[in-house]
Amino acid sequence: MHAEKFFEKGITLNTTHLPPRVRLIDVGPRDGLQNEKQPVPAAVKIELVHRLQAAGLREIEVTSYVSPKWVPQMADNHEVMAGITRQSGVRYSVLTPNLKGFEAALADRPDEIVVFGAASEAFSQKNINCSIAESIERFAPVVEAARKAGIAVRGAMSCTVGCPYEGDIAPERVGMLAQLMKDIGVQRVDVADTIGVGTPLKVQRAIEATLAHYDIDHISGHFHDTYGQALANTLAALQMGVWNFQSSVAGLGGCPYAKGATGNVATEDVVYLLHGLGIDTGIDLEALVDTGAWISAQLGRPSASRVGRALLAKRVH
Ligand SMILES: CC(C)(COP(=O)([O-])OP(=O)([O-])OC[C@H]1O[C@@H](n2cnc3c(N)ncnc32)[C@H](O)[C@@H]1OP(=O)([O-])[O-])[C@@H](O)C(=O)NCCC(=O)NCCSC(=O)C[C@@](C)(O)CC(=O)[O-]
Repeated sequence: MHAEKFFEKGITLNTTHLPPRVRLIDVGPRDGLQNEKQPVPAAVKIELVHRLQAAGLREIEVTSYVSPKWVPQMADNHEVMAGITRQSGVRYSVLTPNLKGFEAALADRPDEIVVFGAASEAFSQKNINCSIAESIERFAPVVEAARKAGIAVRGAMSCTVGCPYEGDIAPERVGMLAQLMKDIGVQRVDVADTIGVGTPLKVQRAIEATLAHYDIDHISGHFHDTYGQALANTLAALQMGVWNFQSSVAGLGGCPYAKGATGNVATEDVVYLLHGLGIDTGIDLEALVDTGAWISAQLGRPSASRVGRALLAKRVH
């Protein structure tokens, strides 16, 4: 059918709930680099944060306070946090799985801490070495201490559509986890497709289950791009009114406990999609593309961002 005919019939993109602006949390320095086999110097991580904030990112997930035996790449958490020149209006978040991690993080004054659970029992065991119920018991005092210290609390919910060990995850399990997070005082949650197997309807069902416990302003989408579905899933979430998303410059990343899963959706690709929809991000796409090219060069491989690669190629011609 000819394009005009679609419009005549009123068949257009459903823009009813599209938000006017979107806030992106770049998780590149943490999620992006945590799985990197080669050591990445703290100075590179610090410069990555500086470049991201200069490109207009207003939320950056910087590092995690986890066991260095489990995730050696994040062992330099103190050095990285201490090395950042903070810009006003930027929120710096860090992962803290337990009180030990929170106490270590406290000295570095993060704006937000992230407790991270899973909608899958098997993933919870592999990732944080405890059941879902035990994880909530560990998170509760962390959340309480953070809120007492005036630090915001986010909860990452892994495997909300699929798990590398259990397969499909029912939306009810996502709803149960969201309820547990809410009960202990977590202020906002991420609906994460950890292994990038989700498709738009599945992702919408996971978000819908979360909406029973959190309003739309307190839900973010976190989509890995293993099966190339992350942008479609982002659009599906936008159509529900979700306006907070996590992404990773140059599509960096992967979780050490989700073998074969690729990185997060590239921030450059999400920004291009959003700007194309007329949605404001406050991000300078060209500066972001430079940042993606820079970190990819540091890691010695091409950027996983298709928009990044396309815009760089265009500059050459
Ligand atoms: C959670 C733990 C710490 C539990 O680890 P554990 O072994 O169950 O804890 P434990 O209390 O029995 O302690 C064992 C050892 O770990 C130490 N320890 C204990 N806690 C800490 C801490 N906070 N910081 C530093 N060290 C710690 C503790 O001191 C002790 O040291 P040892 O006496 O053997 O020398 C461990 O399983 C761990 O570090 N796991 C790594 C989890 C991780 O970082 N995963 C990747 C991030 S999640 C993710 O990427 C998904 C997400 C968020 O992006 C969303 C998505 O896409 O799905």
